[in-house]
Amino acid sequence: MQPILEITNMSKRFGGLMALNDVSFTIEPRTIKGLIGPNGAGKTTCFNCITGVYKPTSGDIMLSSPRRNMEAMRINGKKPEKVTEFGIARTFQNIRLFSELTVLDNVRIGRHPRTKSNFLGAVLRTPAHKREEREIVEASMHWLDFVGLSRHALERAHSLSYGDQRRLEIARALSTEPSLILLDEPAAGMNPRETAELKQLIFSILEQDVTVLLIEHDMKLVMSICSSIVVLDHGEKIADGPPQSIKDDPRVIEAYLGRGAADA
Ligand SMILES: Nc1ncnc2c1ncn2[C@@H]1O[C@H](COP(=O)(O)OP(=O)(O)OP(=O)(O)O)[C@@H](O)[C@H]1O
Repeated sequence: MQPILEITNMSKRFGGLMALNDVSFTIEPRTIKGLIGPNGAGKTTCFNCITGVYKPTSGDIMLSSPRRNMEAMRINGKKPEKVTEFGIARTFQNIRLFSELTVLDNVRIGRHPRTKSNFLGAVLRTPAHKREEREIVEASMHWLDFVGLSRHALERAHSLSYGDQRRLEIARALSTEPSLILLDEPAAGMNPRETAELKQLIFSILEQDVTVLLIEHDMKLVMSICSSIVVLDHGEKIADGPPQSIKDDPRVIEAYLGRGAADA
């Protein structure tokens, strides 16, 4: 099967530091791929290169979006807005919400890349603009409902619990209608109940035909939901494969998991 994302020999240098060094991996459509490794391994840099925040120093990132009949297109070096338009969305390690805005408005903002009406339409409040506004609210409510937050739609984002703020970030990312969503430590700071709910939510994202790339330190979660996991250490890929082979891989145990991991 053609991968939805293919990263080939990607490197990212910051001055004298190789944050990513010749990293290659693929993500199969409609799967959950894990991206793990110790602190500073290059995971977030990898997300930043995929989403256009950073331009890789070398290498290629090819996206085969179902929206474009799986025709492969090179996305390295494209602006983040373009990458969103092409169908990649993300959440952040540190929650990035407009805390004073309502929960609904936080998602409405996320829909922006999918809107068509222009500034003039907004000023003149044309019928087309009003119709689009209505559609944006409906779609935003749909995604809030999807993550279980519709009853909080009119509350301010900062009033949500930590776990709910993370779900709101996911709703906002989904509202851009991605084919691939990148989740950066979604379980960080969550209690076991919230993590169990998150797991169900990630499975329901998959059911929407959205492929998932997941950075996560909660190994129980990663090992139980990913079909394949890529492991980075000091910017280099040290393993890539199904959870069991990752658990048993001596390099991964040495660099990251520790000796107790094989029994986890
Ligand atoms: N903008 C930057 N300028 C300079 N160095 C950077 C920059 N961004 C990341 N780095 C460095 O690149 C390396 C990889 O960082 P990165 O944040 O990608 O790691 P990570 O695997 O996501 O770690 P963590 O699990 O702690 O989030 C680190 O040494 C980091 O200090």
